[in-house]
Amino acid sequence: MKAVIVCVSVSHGNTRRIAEAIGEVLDAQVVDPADIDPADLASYDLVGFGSGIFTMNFHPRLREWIRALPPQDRRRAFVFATSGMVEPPFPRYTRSLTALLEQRGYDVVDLFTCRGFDTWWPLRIIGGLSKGHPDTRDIQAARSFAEGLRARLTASS
Ligand SMILES: Cc1cc2nc3c(=O)[nH]c(=O)nc-3n(C[C@H](O)[C@H](O)[C@H](O)COP(=O)(O)O)c2cc1C
Repeated sequence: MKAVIVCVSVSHGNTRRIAEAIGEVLDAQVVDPADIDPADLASYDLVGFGSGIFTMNFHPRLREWIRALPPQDRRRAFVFATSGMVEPPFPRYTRSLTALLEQRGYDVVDLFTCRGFDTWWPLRIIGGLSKGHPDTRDIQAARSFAEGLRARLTASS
């Protein structure tokens, strides 16, 4: 299974650390959208899309890049994110990215989220939120997520 991970990680590199952990298990390269030709995605069986969460949504650069992707025919994808707070049950920001990917013809097979150190300006006053995240448990959870994903997709292909 050939996989690639597209990741925008601008704040503290939190999401990049998660992407690298998943990438290690899936044997997938982690790339910024600026560093991959969208046409190349057609050569992968699985594509991961992730970023930090900014004002309750994925990074605008990732969303804009996805909006401009060439339409796919049910190419398998997964979504991942880090955020200062645990994702609220409603509205779920992962749902909005999933919907966007589905519009581009992707079949989103799984999601991974965890906390990431957050220094959005009001939180700086108190030293930030979710300090130390992603921590070793988050990294291990990301690895387990990737192992599960790999096992399921290998069994179904
Ligand atoms: C301007 C700004 C807005 C943010 N908005 C949210 C938010 O709405 N919800 C949340 O849980 N975290 C929010 N965060 C925290 C980031 O999602 C968190 O730090 C994330 O791990 C950053 O990922 P990165 O280091 O890969 O860019 C915000 C951070 C910044 C700087």
